[in-house]
Amino acid sequence: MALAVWLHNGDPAQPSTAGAAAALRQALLRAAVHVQAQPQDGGYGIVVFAQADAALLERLRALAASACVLAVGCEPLSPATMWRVLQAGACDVLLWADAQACGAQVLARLQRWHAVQALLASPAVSGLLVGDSPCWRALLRGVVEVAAFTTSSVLITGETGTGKDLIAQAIHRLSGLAGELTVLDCSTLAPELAGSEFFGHERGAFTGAVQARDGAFALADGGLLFLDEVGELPLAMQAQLLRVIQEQKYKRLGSNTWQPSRFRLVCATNRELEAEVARGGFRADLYYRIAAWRCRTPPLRERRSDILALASHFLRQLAAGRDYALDPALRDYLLARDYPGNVRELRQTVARIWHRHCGPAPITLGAIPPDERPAGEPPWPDAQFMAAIRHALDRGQSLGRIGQAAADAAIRLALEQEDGNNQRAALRLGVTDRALQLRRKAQADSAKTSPDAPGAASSHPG
Ligand SMILES: Nc1ncnc2c1ncn2[C@@H]1O[C@H](COP(=O)(O)OP(=O)(O)OP(=O)(O)O)[C@@H](O)[C@H]1O
Repeated sequence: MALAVWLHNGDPAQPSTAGAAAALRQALLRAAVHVQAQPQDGGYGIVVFAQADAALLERLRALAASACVLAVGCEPLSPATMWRVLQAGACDVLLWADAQACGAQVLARLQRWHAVQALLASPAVSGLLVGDSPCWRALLRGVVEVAAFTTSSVLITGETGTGKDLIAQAIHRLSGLAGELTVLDCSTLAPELAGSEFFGHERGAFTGAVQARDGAFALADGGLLFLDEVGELPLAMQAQLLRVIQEQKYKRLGSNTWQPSRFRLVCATNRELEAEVARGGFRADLYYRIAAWRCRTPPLRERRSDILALASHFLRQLAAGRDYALDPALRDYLLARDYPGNVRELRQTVARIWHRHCGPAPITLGAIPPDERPAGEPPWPDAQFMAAIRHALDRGQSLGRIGQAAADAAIRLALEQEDGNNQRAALRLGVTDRALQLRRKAQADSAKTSPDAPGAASSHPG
């Protein structure tokens, strides 16, 4: 996969940006990077600029919604300006020094992003973790980068059923470790056996220790130790774990011999661990060791646009690889439903529907178990509406543009449904015939003067 990037001069009138953009273009071409004429969805962009004014920030926001953008400032930038550029969605911001140094920095970043992108598309990640919503993509990009390019410990926080366990598996796959993934669920450790679960024991170390046994530290040597529900770890055990992490060695219960163990540590919890630290329930020194890098798996309600892809993924798993279509009404049901148990609950919902379905035709609403069918009309605004608004906000759209686009869409749909009849469409929309005519004329005029204006493409011809 050849590396391609779009290069944009944000201040064409400024000689400094013109010079920097030209030098950067040369440096990229020398490194066999293809410089594109247009930004590509999911691609990379470089914006060279002198002034981070409102127009540039708006441009960055629009680009960053679908691409990784590197901002390169050609004049000295204040920290406040750098923050604004990052808040507008730039993945990184650099200061132009000279062509050679800056070219090398830009190239290094592009190569890293490209490598991360390739890993995201690899079966190790895409075959395991489904989702393309902006928040899920941002999470995965961070996970892949830290997993593949560092040996850092990782703390994964998030509600139940949001994929923490799967993220740990992905980190193991990407770490390049020869050793296994060893999982220990700290919420199921019986206090009297917890030491043995971690350290292992010698024969006769305690009553019932009829055989010597390896613990998690031995099993994880050379691999990855995943401590699930780490927030449940008793304080005494926390102190012992800290020591092993610091010294990279441990003793089996009943033994005097130190055993080395080198493992990568990944922990997960659905507790607010920082609050636990503040309240004294979790050791601060351990927290900082296990949380060298942190990430949060978003609840499904924050990534509703992934629901159908996840549902299809689970259906394919249940149907042993066969693809089954979902009837539109069933898709709407899945999109509008709440999932307090997050992706796990979606998976179970799909499984219950699948179990009731038979035959090759698309799966319909009738496959929903009777006790799960909603009573009465669903409330409005519903989750789908909220998801569309959230998506518009994520893309940096203002209240005015969102309202305008929603009104334009309602008019277009009402007209479509009433076969273009203005009077009937007006009745549906709760406005007068004349008001709708005026509105459509205003839409058509605005489309003529501004081809990029919101709704231009959607305005219905008179
Ligand atoms: N992005 C995803 N793609 C595919 N499957 C997913 C995804 N996220 C979660 N799942 C599925 O949802 C279920 C729950 O995921 P997982 O066990 O990783 O959640 P968790 O956050 O660790 O939950 P808990 O805190 O309860 O242990 C699993 O069946 C998992 O395969």
